[in-house]
Amino acid sequence: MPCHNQSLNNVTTGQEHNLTKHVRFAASSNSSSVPVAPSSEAVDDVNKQRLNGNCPNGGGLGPDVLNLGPQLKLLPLNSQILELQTIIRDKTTSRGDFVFCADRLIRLVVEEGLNQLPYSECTVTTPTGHMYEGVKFERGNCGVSIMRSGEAMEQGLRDCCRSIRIGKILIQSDEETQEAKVYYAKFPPDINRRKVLLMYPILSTGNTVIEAVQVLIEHGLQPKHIILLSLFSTPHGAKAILQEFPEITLLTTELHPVAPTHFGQKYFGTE
Ligand SMILES: Nc1nc2c(ncn2[C@@H]2O[C@H](COP(=O)(O)OP(=O)(O)OP(=O)(O)O)[C@@H](O)[C@H]2O)c(=O)[nH]1
Ligand SMILES: O=P(O)(O)OC[C@H]1O[C@H](OP(=O)(O)OP(=O)(O)O)[C@H](O)[C@@H]1O
Ligand SMILES: O=c1cc[nH]c(=O)[nH]1
Repeated sequence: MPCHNQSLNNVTTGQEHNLTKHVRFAASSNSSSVPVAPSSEAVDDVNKQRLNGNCPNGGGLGPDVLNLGPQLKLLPLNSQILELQTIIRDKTTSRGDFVFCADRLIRLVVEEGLNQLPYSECTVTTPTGHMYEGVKFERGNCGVSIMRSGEAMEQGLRDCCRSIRIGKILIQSDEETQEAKVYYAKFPPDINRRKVLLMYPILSTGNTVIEAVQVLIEHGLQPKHIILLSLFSTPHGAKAILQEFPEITLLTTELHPVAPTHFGQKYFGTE
């Protein structure tokens, strides 16, 4: 069962930004509440229920487990997705198989992400002269990838939206101080009037994404126009992001306390 569509409205402010450079502490460090993640057993148990088709809330796991509401959307689990997740996690997986399976999982998330964008009704004429009432997507979307692992998702988006504009943000967190620095950010000039598919495959603490969303907000974007596409998320990371920005849509294939944080290293071959 697919996730429910969500209509996003247009923004009409007219600010323009190109290149920005920021330095700040991770936004989660000033959160008033510390997210409490459910236990590993509780999450595993609900994942098994999802696989067996016993999906609470129409296929959505997260809202029930984390009590975060409908902004957290999980792809309905099936054997194919579970196999891709398993191969990506397996330390014996070759890099070729890893990239192949990661690209397949990315494509599934991208396709579902496009479902979160607004569509309008249209009528077309078929070759037999039949009037067919269908839908067409509304223009005014763009992608933003968080470097570097978010760049792995760009091709999947381009395979669906061939000429879509894609902005980039580079954020690095200091391992000891947790200070998140924005080194580079470049977006389409009218990003504040677009809906943004924000791409980052692994949400661990959520700090990287929280920082990226802050930068987008500084560029005039409303959080409700951000659809975060990820592959794997920890419950803690999802909760941190949605507590900080309750209006963004977070799409992922899995909530698990142990995220495959080797993703970027293995995908790009720098392990
Ligand atoms: N079928 C088809 N779709 C296309 C073609 N070129 C682009 N598109 C699709 O149209 C979408 C929107 O095109 P854009 O021109 O990027 O739309 P926009 O966001 O309103 O305008 P931009 O300011 O150019 O970003 C793209 O994401 C593609 O998926 C084409 O030649 N054929
Ligand atoms: O949610 P966070 O706690 O911020 O973490 C998100 C990701 O960032 C780290 O990767 P890395 O710094 O290697 O980035 P990269 O994979 O994009 O290269 C970490 O291994 C996670 O995969
Ligand atoms: O921007 C978009 C959204 C949906 N489908 C497309 O081809 N492009």
